[in-house]
This record gives sequence, C-alpha cells and structure tokens, in this order.
Amino acid sequence: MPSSPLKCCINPSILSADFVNLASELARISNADAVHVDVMDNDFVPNLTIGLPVVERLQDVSPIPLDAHLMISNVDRWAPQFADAGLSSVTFHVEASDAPIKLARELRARGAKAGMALRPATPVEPYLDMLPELDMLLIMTVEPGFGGQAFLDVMLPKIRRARAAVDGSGVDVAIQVDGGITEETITRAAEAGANVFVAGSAVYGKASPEEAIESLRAKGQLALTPKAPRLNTTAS
Ligand SMILES: O=C(CO)[C@H](O)[C@H](O)COP(=O)(O)O
Repeated sequence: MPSSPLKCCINPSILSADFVNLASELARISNADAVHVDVMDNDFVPNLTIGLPVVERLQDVSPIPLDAHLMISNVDRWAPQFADAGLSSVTFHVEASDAPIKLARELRARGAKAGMALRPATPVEPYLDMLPELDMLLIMTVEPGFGGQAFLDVMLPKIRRARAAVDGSGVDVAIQVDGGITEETITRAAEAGANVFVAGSAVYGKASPEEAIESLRAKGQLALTPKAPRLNTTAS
C-alpha cells in the first residue's frame, strides 16, 4: 500500500439523472469529483443513451470534469473523438477494442486520461502489463447496461488483485468501480482497493445528491485510510 491514504473520489453517474434537465442535474452534484457519463449503443450493451453531440454540450456547460464510460462497439473509432471534445477522461471497454494499447496512447496524446474497463467476466491478469499505459482501470461491479443493479461481491477478489498489481508496479493508476455502489457496499469496495466510485441511484435517488456524495465520500475515505495499530494495553 502507498504510505499516504488514497484519495476517495465520488463520480455520480448521470444515467440516474433526469435526461431532460441535464444542465440542472449537474448543478445538483457540484461537490462531485467528476461526472460519470454513460454512453451506450444498444450493441455492446442492451441499452441506448447519449452520443457525442450531447456529451460535447455537457462538456461546454459542466463545471465538473467529465469522465466518459463508453459502452459501445467500434470503440477504437469513437473514443478518440470523445477525447477531442475535451473530456477529462475517456474509458473504453477492452472487450470492444481491437488495439487497446494503441487506443490508450491515442487518448493520452489527445489530452484525455486513458481509462480501460473490464466486464465482470473479464479477468484482469492478461492486462496487467498494460498498467503503465493507463490512468484508470474500471472494474465493473454489475453487468454494464443499466443502473440500479445489485453490487457483485464476487468482484472483490478481482479488485484486490488489481490493487496489488497497481501498488506493486508503482504506477499511478486509479481503480474505479461502477455498479451497485451504496453506503453499504462502498466500504467493501474501498477495503478491497478501489478508490474511485461511480454511483447513480445512491446519489440521484436521494433528496440531496450533494449530501449523498459527502456521505459516500466519508465512508469510502474511512475505508481507504489505514487503521492505526492497536496498542496492547494488557499487563504481562
Ligand atoms: O455503467 C453503468 C451501468 O452500466 C452505471 O454507471 C451504473 O450502473 C450506475 O448505476 P448504479 O449506481 O445505480 O448501479
């Protein structure tokens, strides 16, 4: 583990926001670390959301960095265009890419952080040599496509292995988790080694999304902060 605690970041997913009022929905999460923008094409996943023109307008108006999660096919062709739109980070699914190393380099060359996502059934081990090419590794904790699903606890060992590999390699790669993150599951995900948390329902489903972000952040940060060793106070 690094000597100082990892910073806990909360990235609300606008999949759970009101799509007719996206600008005002951004204002409701002003304390977020980034806005998670779910782009789905009804091919890579069985759902359809927004495309590049809408994301470009969000980029124009958002005071918070945008973090696009591209759940789309033909991602080698599309992802660079999202980077060109000025997004802070662009995450592609490795299962959808023909040339993930080339794509990660292309995203960085265009000024975006490079993120790579893994579906629940995709193992992390084949991609560990790629860590220096990445700024973020997204481990899906639900099947991608829909909000409101239950967190897959079976993903915790994969998060632990990814954290061990990141810390062991000395590269600065964030470990993001997406799907089913709540006040209850964030602690387990953070203890396993995730430090960036996407939350849709657990933020936009609350009366005060900003309070929900603060509460999630406090719980995640607590779990990321190493515990002080317990003193043995029993007399021998
Ligand atoms: O990528 C996603 C779905 O594929 C969403 O970001 C994710 O599901 C967030 O929703 P929730 O926090 O409600 O699970």
